[in-house]
Amino acid sequence: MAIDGPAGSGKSSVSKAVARALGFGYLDTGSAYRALAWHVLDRGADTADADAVIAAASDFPVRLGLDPDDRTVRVGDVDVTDAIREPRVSGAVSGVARVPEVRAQVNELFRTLVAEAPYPAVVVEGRDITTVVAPDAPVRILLTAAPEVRAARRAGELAGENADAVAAALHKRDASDSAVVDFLNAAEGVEVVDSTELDFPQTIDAVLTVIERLRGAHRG
Ligand SMILES: Nc1ncnc2c1ncn2[C@@H]1O[C@H](COP(=O)(O)OP(=O)(O)O)[C@@H](O)[C@H]1O
Ligand SMILES: Nc1ccn([C@@H]2O[C@H](COP(=O)(O)OP(=O)(O)O)[C@@H](O)[C@H]2O)c(=O)n1
Repeated sequence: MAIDGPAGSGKSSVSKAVARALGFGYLDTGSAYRALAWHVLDRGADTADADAVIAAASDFPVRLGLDPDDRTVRVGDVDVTDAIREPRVSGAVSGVARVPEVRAQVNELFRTLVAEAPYPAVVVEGRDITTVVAPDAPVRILLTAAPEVRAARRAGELAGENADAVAAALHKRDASDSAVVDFLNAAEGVEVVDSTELDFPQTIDAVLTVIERLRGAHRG
């Protein structure tokens, strides 16, 4: 199953809940981009420098699991689970995401993880899953919400951060990211779920309803 959408649309939380409900694996592709951004910064480099990003990616022992109840991300032996959500990483991550060699490398990792998954299916979420990573997935969903609603949700998570600054950073990141892949418009055959007017349980239900319908259609 493939789920894309802009920052704060609910991809992670909704995908995780859906994976739990169905007994599927869950892959947060953004965490790999975030971990690489963390790794570049940890080496004292700048993510705006594509050559430095490529050099860091060539020595990037990232470890990601598919268990929806365990979001641990490691680079080598370092647990970066919390560090990759910090504003300094969010502010740097678009730099790594715009390097084509990096995208090709992480996409290979994602396909391998899914192919070797000990689950009947995996809910994979990101920006280009419905279009590039898994365009043949039986279920493809674009999860959206109005920009101000997404910013408010993200600000709610980052307690202690200034809400206006969080909103500005989120919109800036969406603008950079959408120059690389289009996750604001649904590709042909991709179902849109707009959660602007839905609460969290309603959004999960809306996604489960789409999955039920498409899997039914798929089985014929
Ligand atoms: N429909 C919804 N209504 C209210 N809050 C939501 C909804 N969907 C997600 N959230 C909350 O919004 C925040 C951002 O969601 P998240 O899953 O991290 O988004 P994304 O992975 O797309 O950036 C989380 O705190 C999540 O619990
Ligand atoms: N499939 C993906 C997933 C994430 N990304 C990049 O990784 C960053 C972090 O993704 P994320 O899903 O953790 O971001 P949020 O939506 O959770 O804020 C994005 O801002 C993109 O730059 C990407 O380019 N392609």
